[in-house]
Amino acid sequence: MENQTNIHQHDHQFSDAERQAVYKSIYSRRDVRGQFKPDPIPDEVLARILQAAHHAPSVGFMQPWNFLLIKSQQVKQQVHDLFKKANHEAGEMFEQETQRQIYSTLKLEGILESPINLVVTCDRERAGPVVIGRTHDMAMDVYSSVCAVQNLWLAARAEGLGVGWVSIFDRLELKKLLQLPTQVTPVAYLCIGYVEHFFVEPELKTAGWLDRLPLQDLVFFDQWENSHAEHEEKLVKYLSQAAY
Ligand SMILES: Cc1cc2c(cc1C)N(C[C@H](O)[C@H](O)[C@H](O)COP(=O)(O)O)c1[nH]c(=O)[nH]c(=O)c1N2
Repeated sequence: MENQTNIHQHDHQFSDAERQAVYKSIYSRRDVRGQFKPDPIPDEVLARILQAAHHAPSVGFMQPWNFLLIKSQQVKQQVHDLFKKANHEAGEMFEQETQRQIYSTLKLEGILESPINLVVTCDRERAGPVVIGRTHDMAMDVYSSVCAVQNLWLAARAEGLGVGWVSIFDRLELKKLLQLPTQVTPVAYLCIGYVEHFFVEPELKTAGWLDRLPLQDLVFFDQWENSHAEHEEKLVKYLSQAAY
């Protein structure tokens, strides 16, 4: 009996308020590129969101992540230079003139304004060559680091901190700048800080780039593109309702 109380969670059920809080964090989380305030992030708050990241699921419990904190304005400036170069290249890649025009107006990073930049990495060799669950798909370790990013992002939202993911870099140049070893992949470059406000909608939606897709079009039953399974009408109806 003593043992059982130690291995089982006591609070199996969330209260209504706790459940609401989880969904609030999910639905109000935003990718933040601007509106960062320079206010420092207290160490205990930073530690809490890093703990949240570290408690993410990982393939074979591999925990392939590291968290590289960047506060040096000099390093941020060098990273920003890499972004500028890649962003210029990116702008040329869109075929339509209207897309290129919109792209040039988008702010896609807050590297210099946010007090903390954080690189979440994946050490592809953390647990040796054979990892439970990664035996047949080597990408699973990278997915695990992405889970850590999402945990951190949601925890940060609950702390009132904005997070913006920047991926417009030449990966090898970023690795070289940050002196990452060969087996370590940069998974996410995150800009973190307190913000003036959070937007209600994704900025790319507001800018007219893309809309949120209807969830009911994305859910299939038993086989690809089968959207109309028998007896699933009720679920499909719920899927088409607004989330919040
Ligand atoms: C893997 C990955 C990579 C990037 C992003 C996200 C993810 C998951 N996003 C943020 C992205 O644009 C944003 O999540 C969507 O537009 C939806 O908006 P919300 O996150 O809901 O606000 C992002 N945003 C940005 O301004 N510059 C970037 O380079 C990237 N890169």
